[in-house]
Amino acid sequence: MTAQILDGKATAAAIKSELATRVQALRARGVTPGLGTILVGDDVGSRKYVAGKHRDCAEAGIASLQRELPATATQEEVEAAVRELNEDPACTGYIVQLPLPKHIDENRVLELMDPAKDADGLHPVNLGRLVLNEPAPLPCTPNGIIRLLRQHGVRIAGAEVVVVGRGVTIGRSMPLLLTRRSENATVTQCHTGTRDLAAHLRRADIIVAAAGVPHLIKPEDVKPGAAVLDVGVSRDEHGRITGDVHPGVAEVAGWISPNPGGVGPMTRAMLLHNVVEAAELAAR
Ligand SMILES: Nc1nc2c(c(=O)[nH]1)N[C@@H](CN(C=O)c1ccc(C(=O)N[C@@H](CCC(=O)O)C(=O)O)cc1)CN2
Repeated sequence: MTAQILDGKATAAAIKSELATRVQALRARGVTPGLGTILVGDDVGSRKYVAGKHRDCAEAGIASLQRELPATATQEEVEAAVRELNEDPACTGYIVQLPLPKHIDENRVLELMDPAKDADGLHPVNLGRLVLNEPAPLPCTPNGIIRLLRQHGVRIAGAEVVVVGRGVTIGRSMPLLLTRRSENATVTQCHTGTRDLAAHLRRADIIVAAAGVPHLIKPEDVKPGAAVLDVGVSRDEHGRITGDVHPGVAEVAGWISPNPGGVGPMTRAMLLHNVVEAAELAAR
């Protein structure tokens, strides 16, 4: 079997073009959505992702507000940047690029954000709303994964899904989205402390691999025909990406997301989606 490709680039392009039309409508009413980003330090990947987010904004007609701080920035300086974007009316939504340098208390920074401007859906109030099934901006990568699966006709309802990872941007919230009544999946959350990961993987109809461990998901551990989403990003000394999924999995799986070109572009498209929705809500 050679897996069908879950094409994140094409799916994201279609979503972005639809969002650009909604931005035009907002601008015609005198409302310009503006995405703010706070980037602390000089991680090559983070810098690339933030640049990509602003490229998307320019294409869609969304204004950009970029705040950059050095890796040596103090907790107070990062918090001051958050307060500034909370107050700035030109900023309708913003993100703090993660991870932050180790000496910064990430949770304190996220908690300080105005939940109404949280374009990532990572503020505790918005994560709480997700738990309570109330309207909230959804975390971008998990939401992008669901859109990608739907677009390619992968059945989610009734599926056994294994999520590998427990980080704040994906692992924690992915099961919350998948177990909503609208998705109706059954989810097992695994992580680097799981005793027999292979046993869980072999039962899965859908695998979301977000552990950040190169080639963790091996062909022999994947059920034939399963959908496999590779969210892992490990970089070699040339900055090239190695995902969590072994290339041999493509011979066993029914669907596979390329990496790059799969989940990453969907993360960016869902961020724009959150920015546009927040601006539409504020303009009501
Ligand atoms: N505040 C946040 N921080 C982080 C998030 C997030 O959702 N919010 N997720 C990841 C990084 N991320 C978004 O910020 C992200 C990752 C990957 C891509 C992407 O388009 N990747 C390309 C490849 C780019 C490359 O060559 O490096 C692809 O997959 O095709 C966009 C955004 C952690 N931090």
